[in-house]
Amino acid sequence: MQKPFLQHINYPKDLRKLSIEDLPNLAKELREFIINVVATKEGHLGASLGVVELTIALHYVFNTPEDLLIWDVGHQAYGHKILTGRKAIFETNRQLGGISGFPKRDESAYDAFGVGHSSTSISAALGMAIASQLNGEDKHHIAVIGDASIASGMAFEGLNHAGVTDANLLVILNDNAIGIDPSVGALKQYLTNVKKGTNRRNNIIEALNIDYSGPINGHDISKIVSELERLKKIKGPKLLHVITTKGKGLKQAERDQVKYHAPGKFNAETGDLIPKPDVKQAPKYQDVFGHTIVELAKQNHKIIGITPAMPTGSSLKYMMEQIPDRAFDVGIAEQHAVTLAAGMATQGLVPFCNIYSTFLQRAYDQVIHDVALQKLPVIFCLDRAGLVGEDGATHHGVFDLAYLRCIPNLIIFAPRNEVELRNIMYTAQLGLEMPIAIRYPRGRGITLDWKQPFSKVELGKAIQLKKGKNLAILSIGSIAKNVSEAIEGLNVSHYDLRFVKPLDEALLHRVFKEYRTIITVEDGTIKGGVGSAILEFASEHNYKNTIKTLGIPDGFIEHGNVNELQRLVGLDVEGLRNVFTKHI
Ligand SMILES: Cc1ncc(C[n+]2csc(CCOP(=O)(O)OP(=O)(O)O)c2C)c(N)n1
Ligand SMILES: CC(=O)[C@@H](O)[C@H](O)COP(=O)(O)O
Ligand SMILES: [Mg+2]
Repeated sequence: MQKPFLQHINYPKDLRKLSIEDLPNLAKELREFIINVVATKEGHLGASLGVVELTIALHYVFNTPEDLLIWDVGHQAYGHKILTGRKAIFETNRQLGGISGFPKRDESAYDAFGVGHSSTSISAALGMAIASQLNGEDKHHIAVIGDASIASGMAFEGLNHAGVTDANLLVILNDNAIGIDPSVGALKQYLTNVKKGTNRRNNIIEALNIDYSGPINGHDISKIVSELERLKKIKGPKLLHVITTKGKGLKQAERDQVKYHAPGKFNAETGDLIPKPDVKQAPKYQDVFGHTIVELAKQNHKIIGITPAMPTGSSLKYMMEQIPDRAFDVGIAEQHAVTLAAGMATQGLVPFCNIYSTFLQRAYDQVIHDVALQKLPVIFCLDRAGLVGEDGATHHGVFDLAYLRCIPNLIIFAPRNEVELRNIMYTAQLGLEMPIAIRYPRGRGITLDWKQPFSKVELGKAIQLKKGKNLAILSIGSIAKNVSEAIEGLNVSHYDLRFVKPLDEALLHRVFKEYRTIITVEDGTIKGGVGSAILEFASEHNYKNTIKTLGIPDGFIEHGNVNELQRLVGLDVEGLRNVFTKHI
């Protein structure tokens, strides 16, 4: 094959025609390709750059897609996508109608398992390996998992099971000592010792009955190929420990690995980030959370901050920097984060447990069994609620209102703006007798002057934002902004419910008596969400008003920017206005 190689390679079968000496050159080309596209189209950069050699080696040695390759989280799978039939459409990555930023089963036969949330790869690969055995098939099953993801409970559960099987499973631990933020915990320390060569005898992987090899240099492609060839011949569960550098091949990305996890647009030549226009903008909700918790924690020494592996994304990092003994990054461990907070609450501490809405799905039982059932006043701050944009179906925080609303003893609040977020955080830490979930969106708010003096929020109180005659619109949370714009010039009333639970029943009785038609608007699933709550209220009190519920329809919403996705589901200003005017 002639250089440059990448242009001749569409599928792994083309790649397998190369000689091993050619692979480093291919790696260089693949890296450049990823950098050039991500520089303008954005996306996850550092993780994919770090596994370029590993990706090539895996497809070179194994007979994918017959051999099953599973990427944990999948944010590192750009090279895999490019080498498995998606090079020509890689420019559409994460865009509306384009390919997903994560492996997805209905996108390609090479995407053996759909991912996005971490630490699922070992269980999924083990399931496939056991299925192959039962089906009498001779296949390889490979899970590639990062050092932060393998520290999660679910990955441990998979390893624990794998160790008592003879399933043909290869786990590749891609150890770059960082997640989105630096990896944490005792396992990280253990892996560091293994790398230093000071912990060879007490190998915890071998103790689990899993064949351990490594650590090897994950950028030495011929070394990885020969090790994979060797492991291919060994039956049963095995783990290969590979050391890589996140962001490999782009200096800035290697140097500032947190920033370059998903850097936004940058100059492909220099790696420099493209500066955003210098206009005064409202703050990100995450920063309002991050600064407000510091402000509150300086006054209330019982306040604790907890994040499962998202100190930067949640902005808990500000508290970790300023009050390190009361702010905890517990790693990718949502279940632990919730029960840790519950334990602290039993002892009179005031834990703020900040978890992305989508990731709290993993700790559902802990919310019910460890927090709500025991009425422990944990303060959940659910960031990235609603449609999150380009991460797509795996990451939209659209189920929370439905999955939380049915839990007894739980207050649920959604701030309309940043000031409301601050005030509910202030109110919650004054002392509630039950847990509260505060859910707010990804991105920026609407209030430039957000840092106003705190004021107490009256629990269960909705407010009227606009008075009109023809119909009543009830919205929840930050989608109120679209509603406000959509009703400009219309003679309608607009209420912000604020609390999904408890509902402001007194206000609802007034609304149901005054208006024939009521429209609810939420950026969560229609089924089970606020609209459902209003329908239940109407049925309970025998109201016969016309009720229209707007929100996320019953289906998984793909990737695209938030404006496009809102348009798709009819939550954009124009879509809302059309519905409102039809009902006047
Ligand atoms: C359950 C869950 N929690 C949190 C995240 C957010 N998240 C995505 S990637 C990542 C870090 C993964 O680190 P690692 O496994 O070491 O992979 P690397 O990025 O270093 O390749 C985190 C915390 C997630 N995707 N899923
Ligand atoms: C892959 C993953 O789960 C994270 O990197 C996620 O994309 C972060 O989302 P935010 O960009 O909203 O912090
Ligand atoms: Mg890592």
